[in-house]
Amino acid sequence: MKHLILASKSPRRKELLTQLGVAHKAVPAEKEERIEAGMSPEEAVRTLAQQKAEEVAARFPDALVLGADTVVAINGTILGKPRDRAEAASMLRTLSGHTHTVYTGVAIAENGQMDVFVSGAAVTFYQLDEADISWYTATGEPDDKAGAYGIQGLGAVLVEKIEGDYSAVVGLPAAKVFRALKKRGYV
Ligand SMILES: Cc1cn([C@H]2C[C@H](O)[C@@H](COP(=O)(O)OP(=O)(O)OP(=O)(O)O)O2)c(=O)[nH]c1=O
Repeated sequence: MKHLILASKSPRRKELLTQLGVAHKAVPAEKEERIEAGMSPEEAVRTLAQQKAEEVAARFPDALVLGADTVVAINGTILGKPRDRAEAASMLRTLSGHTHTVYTGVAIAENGQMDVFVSGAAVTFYQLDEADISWYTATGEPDDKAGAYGIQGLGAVLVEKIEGDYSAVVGLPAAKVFRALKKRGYV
């Protein structure tokens, strides 16, 4: 069987894949991926996941390569990872008291073929005041996360309700990935 490579530097994705009992190696894509203007969030995560898988697959043509990307979407705006804590605070203000959607795209490259799918969830935040926002940004947890929060960490206290695929919010849709890998004989 081919080696499985996770085209990611994300510790969450590695952990989720490890939880599935799937042996793999992580090799992050090196290029800075880009969202083009006018793309829907679903298109954006599909494209970005594909870019990551393609780049790593070019280096390891004999492996099965899995890339993923996560964004938060609210009122037609796509939120990626915050550039700094001020932007993290501004993202949290946008999410406060509202429902947003989190999308994770997954691309699996094998034998020059690409299988791409998207999973997601609707997440409703409690109303946050400035004290909540400065407390949470000061923890540093938002720094490397799309939408400036991590539902699996302290960010859990911001969330009133979630409907959909929880693991897609964390960064890798476990059930869909498991099924895709099972189909290919990896589990
Ligand atoms: C909304 C949300 C995002 N996130 C994370 C998942 C992703 O790691 C990150 C989104 O950034 P991505 O650009 O999808 O991924 P990455 O740069 O961290 O890793 P790589 O490109 O190497 O695979 O936000 C959480 O951990 N919890 C959450 O609740």
